[in-house]
Amino acid sequence: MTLIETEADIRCNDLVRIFTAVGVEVQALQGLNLTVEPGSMVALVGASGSGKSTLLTILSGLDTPTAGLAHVAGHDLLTMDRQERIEFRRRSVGFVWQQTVRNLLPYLTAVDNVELAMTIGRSHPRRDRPRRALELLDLLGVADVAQRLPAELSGGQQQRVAIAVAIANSPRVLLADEPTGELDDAASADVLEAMQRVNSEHGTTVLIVTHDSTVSSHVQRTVQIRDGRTAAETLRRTRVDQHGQEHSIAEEFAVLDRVGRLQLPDEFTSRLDMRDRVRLALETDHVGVWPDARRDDEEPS
Ligand SMILES: Nc1ncnc2c1ncn2[C@@H]1O[C@H](COP(=O)(O)OP(=O)(O)OP(=O)(O)O)[C@@H](O)[C@H]1O
Repeated sequence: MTLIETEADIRCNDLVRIFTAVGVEVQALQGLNLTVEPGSMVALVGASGSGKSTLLTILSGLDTPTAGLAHVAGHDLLTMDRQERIEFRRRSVGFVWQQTVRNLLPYLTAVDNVELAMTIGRSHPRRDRPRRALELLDLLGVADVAQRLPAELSGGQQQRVAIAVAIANSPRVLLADEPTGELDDAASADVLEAMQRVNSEHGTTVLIVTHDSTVSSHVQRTVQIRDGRTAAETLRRTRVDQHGQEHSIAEEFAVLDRVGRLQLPDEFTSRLDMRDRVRLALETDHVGVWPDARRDDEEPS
């Protein structure tokens, strides 16, 4: 197995996934570009059908893209053979799915679910596994329910045990598809805080696909996906003022792809009636974009 040394933990370039169902082609991903740096925590948002789950299924090694480049934790997802794919899924990435029942085995206790993941992944010496399983449950705030079966846990507790299972083999990347989708607000906040702890204390790179707008306040970066492409980003940082008070600052960015394409937000283009063609000018430190004033002159009256 050849590991590729790229700086990013997730890198997608011009990623395409076409599904063919009953003779009809659906382009779920249409040249998607995304780079996620090691140790970062990113939310992926977008309308229903924009391609979020398709992307996550590819990044988790369950599906193969039609074209483009996809590297995760040093693995090339397009050229990986069957054995490498199995190892990749056991050790390099962890996943948490929306449906709590998909994450845990119902007939094993919480701690046994975590230990089983380590047994399958063979990532830690056998004698260390029980202690490590309890440490992980403790990190996620569910050590007190370690001996319970999944059915005896609340939805939020189940998802936190699922995170412990997902990181049991110390993966570089944790992927979560709507992990708070079936939870109320308080349980969602607990799950997101647990993911933040995994990110900050273990340095795990975290990518969360979500509809939940409150997720954005728990991550440094929110990437918006539209029609199978990344379209815009929000970056959040904390600034300390001269009185020592912390302020959270959110800055909006548009995504500039590798060939220079830029998607302007709908609200900008509709407000200024920009369509078909815009006028561009390169200034010393920015690019100006104006509606095409000549368009109206050219239109027949
Ligand atoms: N196996 C498949 N066969 C055919 N079309 C598919 C398949 N999987 C997804 N699609 C289509 O690809 C597009 C993207 O779907 P995807 O599930 O990735 O969107 P999503 O952003 O995750 O949506 P949601 O938020 O509703 O889960 C949709 O048009 C969907 O119908």
